Amino acid sequence: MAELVFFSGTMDCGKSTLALQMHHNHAARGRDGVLFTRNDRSGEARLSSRLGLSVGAHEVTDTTDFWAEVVARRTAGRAVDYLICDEAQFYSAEQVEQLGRVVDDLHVDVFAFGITTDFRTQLFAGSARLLALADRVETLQVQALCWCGARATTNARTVHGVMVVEGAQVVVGDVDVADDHAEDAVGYEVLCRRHHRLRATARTSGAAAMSAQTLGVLGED
Ligand SMILES: Nc1ncnc2c1ncn2[C@@H]1O[C@H](COP(=O)(O)OP(=O)(O)O)[C@@H](O)[C@H]1O
Ligand SMILES: Cc1cn([C@H]2C[C@H](O)[C@@H](COP(=O)(O)O)O2)c(=O)[nH]c1=O
Repeated sequence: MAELVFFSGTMDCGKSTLALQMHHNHAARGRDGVLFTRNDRSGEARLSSRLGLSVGAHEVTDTTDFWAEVVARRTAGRAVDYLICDEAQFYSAEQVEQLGRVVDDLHVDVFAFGITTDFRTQLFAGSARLLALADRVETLQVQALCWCGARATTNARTVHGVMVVEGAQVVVGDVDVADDHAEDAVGYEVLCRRHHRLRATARTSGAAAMSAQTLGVLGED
């Protein structure tokens, strides 16, 4: 039975790494897969992991139709056993419905990866539809941690280092912003629910200056 699986978590919890690992393992067993992504940090039509791997992928746009994408490849003679769909929070609700139909009627496994909520802790449209339609929702095993050491469940946005709760839903960015004095210095930080509510980032709490050992999140070395 083909499945629609949503692997979800905060930013920086290993989703793209897992996407690439799953692609590798399935392809190594002779299965035919197609990679899709949208707005990856490393540029258009790339699927990249912070662990260093980056591969070419098909860029999803507003006009992408997943049903048509699979049918076209099958018509051209490809098997298309599975789809890897990264940054799926940015897909439209309609595109997620197409993914469900691809699973049900074309028997293609769909492995979707994405963050659930935005910087205001509101659901993204693609993630909302995936939560509703997925056969399984998997939380990644490697936990992202808040500066306090608790499990991070939210994604905060910072502008020039200060947490904000207003702005466009989509602003591509990363958790490590090198120069927060730059004109467009938008960054992200994963936080536990409490510290998101209190708008307490590592910087405003002073935790940025603390060592990892002080926080008790690392071993002796
Ligand atoms: N230098 C490093 N050494 C070990 N692990 C790292 C390193 N840099 C990043 N990682 C791991 O990679 C994870 C981020 O992976 P990535 O697939 O890019 O995340 P996501 O797609 O969820 O944003 C981090 O949570 C961490 O576990
Ligand atoms: C919270 C939040 C994030 N984004 C963007 C920032 C990144 O480009 C991606 C998430 O990528 P990752 O591989 O999971 O780190 O989403 C956004 O546009 N809006 C937001 O509210």
